[in-house]
Amino acid sequence: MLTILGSAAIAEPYQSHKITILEALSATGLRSIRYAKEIPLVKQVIANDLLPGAVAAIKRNAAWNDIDASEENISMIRVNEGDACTLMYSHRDEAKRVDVVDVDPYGTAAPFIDAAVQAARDGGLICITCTDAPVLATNYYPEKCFSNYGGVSMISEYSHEAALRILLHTVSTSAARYGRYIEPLVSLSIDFYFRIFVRVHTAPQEVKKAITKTAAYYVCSSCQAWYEQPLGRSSKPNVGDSPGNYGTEARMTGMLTVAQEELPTPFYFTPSQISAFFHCQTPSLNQLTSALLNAGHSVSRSHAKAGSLKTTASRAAVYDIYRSFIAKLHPVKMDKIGQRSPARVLLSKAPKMEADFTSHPDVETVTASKIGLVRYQPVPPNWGPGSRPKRKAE
Ligand SMILES: C[S@@+](CC[C@H](N)C(=O)[O-])C[C@H]1O[C@@H](n2cnc3c(N)ncnc32)[C@H](O)[C@@H]1O
Repeated sequence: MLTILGSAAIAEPYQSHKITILEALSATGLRSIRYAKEIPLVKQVIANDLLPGAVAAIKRNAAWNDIDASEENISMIRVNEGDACTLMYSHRDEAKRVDVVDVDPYGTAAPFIDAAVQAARDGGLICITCTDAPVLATNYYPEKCFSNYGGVSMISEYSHEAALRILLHTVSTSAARYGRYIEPLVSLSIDFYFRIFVRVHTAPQEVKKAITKTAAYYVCSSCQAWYEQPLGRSSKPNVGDSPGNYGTEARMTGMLTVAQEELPTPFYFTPSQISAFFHCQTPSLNQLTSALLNAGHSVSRSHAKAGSLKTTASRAAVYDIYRSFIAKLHPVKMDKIGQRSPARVLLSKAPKMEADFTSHPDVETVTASKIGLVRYQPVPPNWGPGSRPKRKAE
């Protein structure tokens, strides 16, 4: 699936010349073989692994697929046995840089990012996978997250989007050290892992803007509202430019379509989760989307969570819509609510603006987005270190 995604992302800017792809951690060579077979513009794939057994497997698999693979330079797949960083650093001279660098390790990609951002040519593509979701998308390992990525994650309904932003921040700061900046193309949260596709450019002037794309977020641990503190003059987090059943075409199409339509504004919300928190009825997706659109805000889906919405409206404005919804359509008697109930907190303020729930003409575009094609493997609610199965007593 990701090979095809990679080919889609790289094909367009490389019309004029044939490309070299460096897969730094190849294992069996499966992906390198697919790159070689499925992308017509490929001149050479460099397939590397640390383990002699993996290198032997790459050669065997290439032979089974009728692809010429050897340590020689002239082969379609050049096999290399060695450390991924050593190989990538050997390609950092401008003349030796490659068009695409693919980094797909076990767990975190952090140790490979510095080498990867230097091995790609100007305008080249870097594809990075991280499978350490408990570090990137929860607050169970803040010290690990900080040392690997220079940021600390959070527990929130939108933590998977936050994880993508933290990973992009890491790549951006690594590239900046070498006068390079990144252009995020597609950033995906899929099942238990994250996969980003960024183009890297050399332009020290642009590097100065990196700070304006970075912000710290403070998240309310109960209602999930967030407060943004930009580090630079303005904050434009840059994840969504384009940001079940494993490997099906339908899932891939659905996920990419939703990611492409996604608003770049940070963080999604899930209507049912807000209702659960405030113990109130959930407005239908149409009602909520219409109310947001009628108030002049933009709305999209998020690929990172089924049933979620992204909007340019503030969280406070979303709560106002809930207040209006309760007042207009689902009145709740205050005397029936306990003094300390979250619903009372919500209803203690009058909405600043009356929401208009009449169906907006654009509502279909948002709600009928290709989300139906996306098959999610939802993360269990109690997911995390505490949820690991307990060992049976001897
Ligand atoms: C997750 S697998 C790669 C899967 C592969 N990209 C694919 O799509 O099938 C990670 C591989 O990285 C290799 N590896 C681990 N550390 C490495 C290093 N420092 N340099 C090169 N390869 C390494 C392991 O031997 C393993 O085969």
